[in-house]
Formats: sequence, structure tokens, C-alpha cells
Amino acid sequence: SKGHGGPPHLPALPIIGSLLSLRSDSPPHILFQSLQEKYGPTYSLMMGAHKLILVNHHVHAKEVLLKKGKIFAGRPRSVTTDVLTRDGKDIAFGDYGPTWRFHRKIVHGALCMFGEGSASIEKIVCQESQSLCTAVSEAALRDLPLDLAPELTRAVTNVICALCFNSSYRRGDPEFQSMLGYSQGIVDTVAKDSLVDIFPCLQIFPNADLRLLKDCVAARDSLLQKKYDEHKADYSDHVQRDLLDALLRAKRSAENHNLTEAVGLSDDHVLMTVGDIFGAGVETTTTVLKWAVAYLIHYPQVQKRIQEELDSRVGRDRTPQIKDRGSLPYLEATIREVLRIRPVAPLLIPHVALADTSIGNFAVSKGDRVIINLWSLHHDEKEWKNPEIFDPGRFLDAEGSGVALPSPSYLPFGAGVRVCLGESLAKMELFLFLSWTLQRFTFSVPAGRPLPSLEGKFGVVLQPAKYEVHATLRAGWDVLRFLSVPSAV
Ligand code: HEM
Repeated sequence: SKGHGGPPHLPALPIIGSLLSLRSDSPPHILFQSLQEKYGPTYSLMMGAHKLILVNHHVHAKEVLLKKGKIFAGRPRSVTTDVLTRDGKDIAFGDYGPTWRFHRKIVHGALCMFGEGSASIEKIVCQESQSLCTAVSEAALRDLPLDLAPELTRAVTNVICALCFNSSYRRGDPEFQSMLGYSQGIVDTVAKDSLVDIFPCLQIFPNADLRLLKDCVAARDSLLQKKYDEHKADYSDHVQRDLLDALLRAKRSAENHNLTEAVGLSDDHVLMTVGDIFGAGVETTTTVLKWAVAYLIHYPQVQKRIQEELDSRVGRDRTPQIKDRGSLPYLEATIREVLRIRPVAPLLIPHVALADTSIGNFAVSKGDRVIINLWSLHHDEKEWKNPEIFDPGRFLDAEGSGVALPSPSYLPFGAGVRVCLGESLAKMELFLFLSWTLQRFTFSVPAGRPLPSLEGKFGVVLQPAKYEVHATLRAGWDVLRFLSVPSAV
């Protein structure tokens, strides 16, 4: 049925909304994809008191994100996100407005600042790649199965730490271990389909999840506060070491002009912006790397072709650099294919209509929430031949010598005003971490173990199940050579 010119909608009951129609064993992105058969690519449902519009086709997705990006630039508020972001004082869940714009600009500036000079992001990522390779080589030389996840998390976390605090962690550092603990707690609890978010009144009966979330957020905040206090103590107007310095500089300048509240530069805002970069930058990139290795183990011929490309274009006398990207199209195509087949944010972050508007011919009311089902876009059979088959070749041009975009139904980082702020950093990390490790190692499944599951567990991000790898040093990469090849950056 269509109500008041809006999209077709699922049945809904007072208070519980459409919950009865959403009972399913499938994760939300797959359930929402399958509901298209009955309701069409754009339809709506009720989640408690909130109307949700589900968009499963790229034409309507681009209308929401690009053509009407500013109208759909709102974010929903919930009990969980309010706990996480001190009532939306961050970027990802902050209201669309001057404060959000200002903080995006400062983060963007800090990312650009690292583009050049001795502390360039590329240099930081290469240092972490070297450290990752050392950890993998230890397991390879002892012929032991390895859980890559903690090593990948440390590498990615250290890049974000360098960007935010100008610091990094060694393996086993207690502060890093506690960071891992609370991050996992936040990911687990935010991910749970917490009833608190559907029925906010339940917060007066705090449930165990909400308590755990609050404990983890308190641990995160005390670490952020410590770093913030250290930065305040040795801050200088003349040196900008990292994102915290950039935020402090903006804050001091706003204070001098009595503008702190006007531009949203309270201590809470500064801390939540930094917290956001950790929240959005670590789990996402690490998860893509885990998916990439899982697929390379399933498809050894793809891994071999990447290694042949690396051998012929980079060789073994130097390490890969960002400028090699253009000459390694098959690796680039593989990264694109991983981001297509297992999008880490299959439902993006929900958007909210800030005014009465429309999607296609359907009326949309101010306050309606819009979910872009990226999973549907990336698995649309009209756009992608055999979408469940992992085939990096689909992203190569006709000659096979360059990368191409074969369909407009591809938005792994979103698009428009709310597009991912870390897209270029993430792409650089994916390229360098994968090229460094694949130059030296071949990954396979340890003897007697099953292949990694490719199913994925839906949560804050779509994660692969835990798996171990068997890493082998490639021919010609004996230990001496391994240690002696200098980083080219
Ligand atoms: C491969 C890794 C990554 C993927 C696939 C990814 C993807 C996304 C997606 C799909 C969104 C939501 C867009 C929307 O709601 O329309 C997003 C938002 C965001 N991402 Fe990423 N991201 C990645 C890495 C990063 C990194 C490294 C950072 C930080 C440096 C970052 C910072 C953010 C922020 C701050 C937002 C919120 C933007 C806003 O609401 O204005 N992301 N990302």
C-alpha cells in the first residue's frame, strides 16, 4: 500500500511498529534486500515511533546522497549514540550545521597537513607496514598459524594514534590492550539491536548492554582526556604535531574571540571529534584488511597475480610506495572488489530528512530516517554479473592495464556532504598494508583448518568470523633480505 504519496510500506502496529514483519534469521542488510521483491526498491517501515525509508537502488541512493544531499544530511539520535558522542558533539552523529562543518574542516586540514614532510602519513603507514611484516615473519619462520586480527588492529590504530596524538604503541603495551578491550566492548554493544534505541523510555531500567557501553565509553574518555591534558601542557602556537594540536589551536583562537560556544569548540567537542576518528577509522579499515586476506586465501590465483604484478612493477629491491598505485592496477582492482563484495558499512550511517522532500515520486516528511542499503547496490544483479563471485577483473579496463568503474552502483565510502572523511587515508592504508605483506608473504589456510567463513557478522561493521592464516615467506625473501630492504619512503 502507499500512504499519502509515500513509498510502499510494511505493515505496522502501534508501539512496536513493523517489528513483526522483520522477524528473520537473516542479517538486516540481507533482509532489507529481500523485502524489495514484495515492496519494490524503495519502501518504508516503522521502527517504534520512527519511520525508516529503505533505499535499495543506486538511482534513489544518489538522489538522497548527492542531488538532495543537504536535505538528507541529518543523523538520527539514539540513547546509544548519545552515550557514545556526548549528545552528538562529534562528526559522524553531529547535526548538520556550522559546528559539524567546522570540525570536518579541521580534521580534513590535519589529514592534509600530514601530506608532506618528515611525518607524512605515507611514512607513518610504511613504518606500520614494516612492523606488521616483522610480526608476520615471526609466525612464518616458526611455521605457526597466526591470527592476523590483533596485528592489523595495532597497525591501523597506530596510524590513527600518530594522526591524532603523534604517538604509537608497541606490541603488548598495557594502554593499547585496554584500548582494544573497550573498543571491542563499544563495537559489541552498539551493534546489538538494542531495544533501548527502539524504546528510549527503557533507559529508566538500564539494561546490561547500556551499562557495559557506558563503562567502555568511560574508559575511552579517560584515555582521550589524558592525551588532551598532555597536549594542553606542552602546546605551542608554533608547532602543529597532530589533530589534537590543530583542534587546540582552533579552540584557543575561538576563546580569544569569545566564540567557543558559537563554533562548538568546548572540551567535549574536541574530545568527541578525536574519539570519532578512532571510532570510524580503526574498525572499518582493519575489517577491510581482514576481508581482503580471507578472500585471497579462498582465491589463491588472485593472490598469485597480485604478487606477479608486484614482482614485475616494484621488484624486490625496494618496498612499495604510494606512487606505485598507478602501476599496480590488479591490486587496486582487488581492493575495490573487496569493498564491493563485503561493504564494511552495508547500511552506511542512517540519514535523516531535514525538511519535507521526496525520493523519486515518493513523498518524504521532515524527520523520516533514510537507510541506504549499500549491500543491495553492490549485489544488484542488473549491475554486477554474478555479484556473489569474487572477481577483481570486473574492475579492470578492457585492456586489463588500468582500473575502471563498471557500474554506478558502487559507493563503499558513501557520497555527498556526509561522505567518509577518511576515504583517502583508508585507501592509502589498504594499498600499503596489502602491497607490503603480499610482496613478502603468501597467505594460505593452516593445515587441517577450514577456509575462513565469507559470511560475515553484521554489527557496527560487517566483520568476518575469526580465522587464522598460514604465512609463508616467498621465495627469495630469506630473513637477511627481509631485514635489509629499506623502506623507499
Ligand atoms: C576502508 C575504510 C573505511 C570505509 C569503508 C568507510 C566508510 C564510511 C561510510 C560508508 C561512511 C558513512 C557515509 C554516510 O553515512 O553517508 C563513513 C563515514 C565516516 N567516516 Fe569512514 N570509512 C572508512 C575509514 C575511515 C577512516 C580511516 C576515517 C578517519 C580518518 C573515517 C572517518 C569517517 C567519518 C568521520 C565519517 C562520518 C562523516 C559524517 O557524518 O560527516 N572513515 N565512512
